[in-house]
Amino acid sequence: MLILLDQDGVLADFERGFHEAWDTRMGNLHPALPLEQRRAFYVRDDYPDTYRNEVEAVYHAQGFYRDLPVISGAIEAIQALLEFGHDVRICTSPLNQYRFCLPEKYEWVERNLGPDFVHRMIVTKDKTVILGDVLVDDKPSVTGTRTPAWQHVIFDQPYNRQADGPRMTWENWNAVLGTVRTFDGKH
Ligand SMILES: O=c1ccn([C@@H]2O[C@H](COP(=O)(O)O)[C@@H](O)[C@H]2O)c(=O)[nH]1
Ligand SMILES: [Mg+2]
Repeated sequence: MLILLDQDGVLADFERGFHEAWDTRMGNLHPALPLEQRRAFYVRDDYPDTYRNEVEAVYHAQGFYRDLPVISGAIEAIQALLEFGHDVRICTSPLNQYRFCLPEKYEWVERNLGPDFVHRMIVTKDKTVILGDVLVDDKPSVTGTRTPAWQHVIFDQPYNRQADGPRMTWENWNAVLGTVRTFDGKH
């Protein structure tokens, strides 16, 4: 299968990175929301409007994307997927404020998956134009200008539990991806 893996919230732990950076900068005024209490995909929508600029300043900051921790089990699962013979690509959307986000997404992949994996990066604002059998993404609804070729498998996070459909973690990936149909109709 051609497997598209989203980066933030699937491979890179955006939530943990945000939580730690927020507590360092702003914790004395408004402690970071515990992960299990997050309900909106965008962090800013779970914080009071008065903190919008401060929320955005956290992930616009230099080093934020570069230093995100790895989501546990992701690297080992990618190695296993490659060994099974799957074509694995990272399919990620940069922020409009791309200055640090864009190069640091590449740095993150190089640092955590190795320089060869950089060739596997697809950076796009519209994932629906990208071909694949499956897109593993933590966003509850991935939309764009086309009807996507891929099946969306939701990577489980507290803020996407309202969404229907197959749901994956780095513990159950093997069973969940086994249910996905490929372009030619085979499993
Ligand atoms: O709360 C937030 C704020 C920003 N993002 C960013 O949105 C895109 C989504 O990228 P994917 O690779 O498709 O997950 C990315 O730049 C995030 O860093 C977010 O996910 N959550
Ligand atoms: Mg994501």
